[in-house]
Amino acid sequence: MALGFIKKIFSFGKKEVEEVSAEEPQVAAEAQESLAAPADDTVASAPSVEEAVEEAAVLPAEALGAIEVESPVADEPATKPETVAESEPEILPEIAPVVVEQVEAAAEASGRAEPEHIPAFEPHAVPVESAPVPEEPEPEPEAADEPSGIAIDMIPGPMDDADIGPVEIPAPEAPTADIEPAGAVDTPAPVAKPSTNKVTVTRFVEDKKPDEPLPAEPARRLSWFERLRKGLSRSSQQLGDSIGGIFTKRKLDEDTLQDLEDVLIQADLGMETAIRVTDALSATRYGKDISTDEVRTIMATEIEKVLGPVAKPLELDLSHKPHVILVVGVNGTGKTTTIGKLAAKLTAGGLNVMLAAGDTFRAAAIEQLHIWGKRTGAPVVSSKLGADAAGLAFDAWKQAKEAGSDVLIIDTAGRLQNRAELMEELAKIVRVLGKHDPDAPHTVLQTLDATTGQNALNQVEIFKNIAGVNGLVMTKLDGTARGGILVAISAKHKLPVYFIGVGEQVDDLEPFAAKDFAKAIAGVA
Ligand SMILES: Nc1nc2c(ncn2[C@@H]2O[C@H](COP(=O)(O)OP(=O)(O)OP(=O)(O)O)[C@@H](O)[C@H]2O)c(=O)[nH]1
Repeated sequence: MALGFIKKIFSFGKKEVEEVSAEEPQVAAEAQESLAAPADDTVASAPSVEEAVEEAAVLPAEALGAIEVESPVADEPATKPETVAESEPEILPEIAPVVVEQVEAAAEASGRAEPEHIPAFEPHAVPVESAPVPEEPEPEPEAADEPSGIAIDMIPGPMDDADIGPVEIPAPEAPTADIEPAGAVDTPAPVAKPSTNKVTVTRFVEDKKPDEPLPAEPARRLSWFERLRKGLSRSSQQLGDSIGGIFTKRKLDEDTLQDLEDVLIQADLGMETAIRVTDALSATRYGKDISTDEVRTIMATEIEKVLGPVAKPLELDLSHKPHVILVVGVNGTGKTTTIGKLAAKLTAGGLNVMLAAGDTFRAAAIEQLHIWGKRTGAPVVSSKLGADAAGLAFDAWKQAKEAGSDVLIIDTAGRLQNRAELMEELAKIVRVLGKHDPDAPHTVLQTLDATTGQNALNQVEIFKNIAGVNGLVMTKLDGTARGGILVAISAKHKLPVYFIGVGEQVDDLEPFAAKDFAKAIAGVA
């Protein structure tokens, strides 16, 4: 049963951002600088793991402060002024109900009539206290040892349609700003929850139906396929041109097969899939004339065989409260944007979602997550710039538990896979979460930028080993000529691919469909 519900926007007060003292940002700035190191940085040039862990461990003690709860914020512009006067939570008398696009879609999918109006309700202040984070048994000091300054931005409901657009990420800034908590917690409009502990997340959150295929949505599906084809047109066009060049007036022989194999490898599909395709061709058509259309069709069939086993819906086990999703990946691969899109799906499906701004290196990243929280109605737990990410994750779990959240999604700072000290920080986040719940994080999602090409193979290898990645999201498939890399990654790593990102908008996250993708990349109608 698809679930979709209406959320409302309430305006309460302003979030305040204040200047940070001179010493703290300097440490954070160093950390930030290390993150911004060029891609060709080697491990040898980086500080040792021990040094880095020591350094990281100092951060939270300096950076964390008293824990407070941020008041709900009024409709703010996407780019917020540095300082906004704090005010008592302001209660607007009544705001017309706002229906977000995907909520409409969810309601439509579930056959629900669209409610005409949802009555406003009044916000109330709920102080939230931070939890002290226990020490880790290892010699490395945990940020959790220190009291931490956590702000929770409780967002009452989705913004209206006019506010939904690409997130503008402010230019990197000196770490002088701090997210200042304020005062009240607003409870989002109540929404019905899934009735079982297992749900699948596709376009919507649904009760898991083990033996049934996901409900078909013919009209929407067609437009989705067209969009996918458009997004992958550069990849398929390049491939099609090359194939056309090989098979014009030539019979299928050893040379043509070798040429085709080279073309498929150049298109990032990977050796394994290239051999699959040429084997399939030679098995049935060797020595015969063959058209490019036939080659494309066989190619699509073979690619689908590779992708089929990894195209799985994201499953959330709601017997874990919260089900923790940790989102990891290299800088700029789309972690925060994917979190926003995913949170929109989950909240529209009636789940209580909390977000944690674990990218404590960039003020802009924290701000970006707050914007997504506001759009989706998900409260955001954040801390001071430069705070220890593991400590924040630990506290966020506790906040989510206390709030009864179904799902906690934790953002992390982007990091290159060859930066050993940063990868160790990621491992620490995983370990710390395990203290609350041995199975947490339950889902470790890695975002991959489709424009990256071959390097993505190596990224998956290392993140999988260090952070236990158990699912992938490939972003930026709109407009890249390198979409074939997803096939190579699937063949090599065999990790589930839950979603693909085809744009910056909130609904540009689509469940991964093997057949559609295979046809789109092979250029088959
Ligand atoms: N075209 C397109 N752009 C995307 C997609 N997903 C994310 N982006 C854009 O990619 C840029 C980086 O996205 P972020 O979500 O900030 O990436 P991140 O991994 O959180 O970045 P760091 O925190 O710096 O590591 C932003 O401009 C996004 O709007 C997508 O599917 N398609």
